Amino acid sequence: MTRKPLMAGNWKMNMDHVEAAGLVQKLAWTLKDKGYDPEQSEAAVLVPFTDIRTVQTLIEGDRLPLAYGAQDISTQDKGAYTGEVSGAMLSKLACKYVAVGHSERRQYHGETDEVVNTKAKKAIEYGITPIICVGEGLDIRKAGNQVTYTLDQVKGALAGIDAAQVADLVIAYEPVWAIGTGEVATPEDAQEVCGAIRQCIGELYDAPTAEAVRIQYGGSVKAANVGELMAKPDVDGALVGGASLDPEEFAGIVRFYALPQVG
Ligand SMILES: O=C[C@H](O)COP(=O)(O)O
Repeated sequence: MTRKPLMAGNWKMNMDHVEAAGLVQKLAWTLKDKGYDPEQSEAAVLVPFTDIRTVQTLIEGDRLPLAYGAQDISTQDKGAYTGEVSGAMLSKLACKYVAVGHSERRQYHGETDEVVNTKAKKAIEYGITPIICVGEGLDIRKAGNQVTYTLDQVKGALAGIDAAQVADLVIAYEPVWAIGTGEVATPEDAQEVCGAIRQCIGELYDAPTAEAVRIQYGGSVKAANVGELMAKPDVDGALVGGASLDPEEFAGIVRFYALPQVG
C-alpha cells in the first residue's frame, strides 16, 4: 500500500480573511511555478474559521491543487454553545480536514483525550477527516516516556472508532517541545514514535489498517529538514505551523519529494 504524504499547514491564529486570500494565491502560484505534482504529495491548509469561506471560494473557483480545513470542531451538533463551530457547519463549507487535539487546544482549553475522541468522532460523522494530534511534553521526553505517553493519547483518541474509519484518518505526532521552538526532533525521534503508533494501530485493529493510516510529524518542520524526516518509513507527512505562513517555505515542504537528499 502506498500512502500519499499529506503536508498540512496549520495557520493557527494568523491571517485574517483578506490576508488568507493573498497567502492562498501566492502559495498556488509558487507551487505551479515550481512544477508541483499533486500525485506526489497532498497539500492542505488548516485556516481560522473566519477564513474558510474565502479560501474555499479561491480553491474551488480556480481549481487550485490545495485541500483546506479547520483547526477545531465542536463536540456538539447545534444549539446553545456560544463560540462553537459544528461539524455540520464545516461540512457545509466542504472542509476536507480538521485538526483535533492540537497541543495548544489541550494546553489552553483543557481538552482531554475524551474530548479529542468525541471531536474525532464528530468529524467522521460529518465526513471530515480528523487530523488527530498527539505528542509528549519535554518532561515526559526527558524521562524517556514519550512512546507510552503518546500511545495512551492515541488509544484514547481512537476509542470506539472502527478499523475502516481509522484507515482513513490522519494522526499527527507533534512533540510539544518541538513546536514553534526551532527544536526539531531528529528523524530517528520522529520514526521511533511514528513507528510505535503504527504498530499500536496494528495491534488494536489489524495490519491493513496500520498500513493505511497516515502518520505525520509536526514541530519546527522547514524545507531544510523535511527531506530527512520524510525519508523515515513511518512518517507520512508533516503538520507545519510557522513555516506554512511563508509560501516559498511551505511550497518547499510540499515538494519534499523533489529535494536532492530524497532523490
Ligand atoms: O500544528 C503545527 C505545529 O504546532 C507545529 O508548529 P511549528 O511548525 O511552528 O513548530
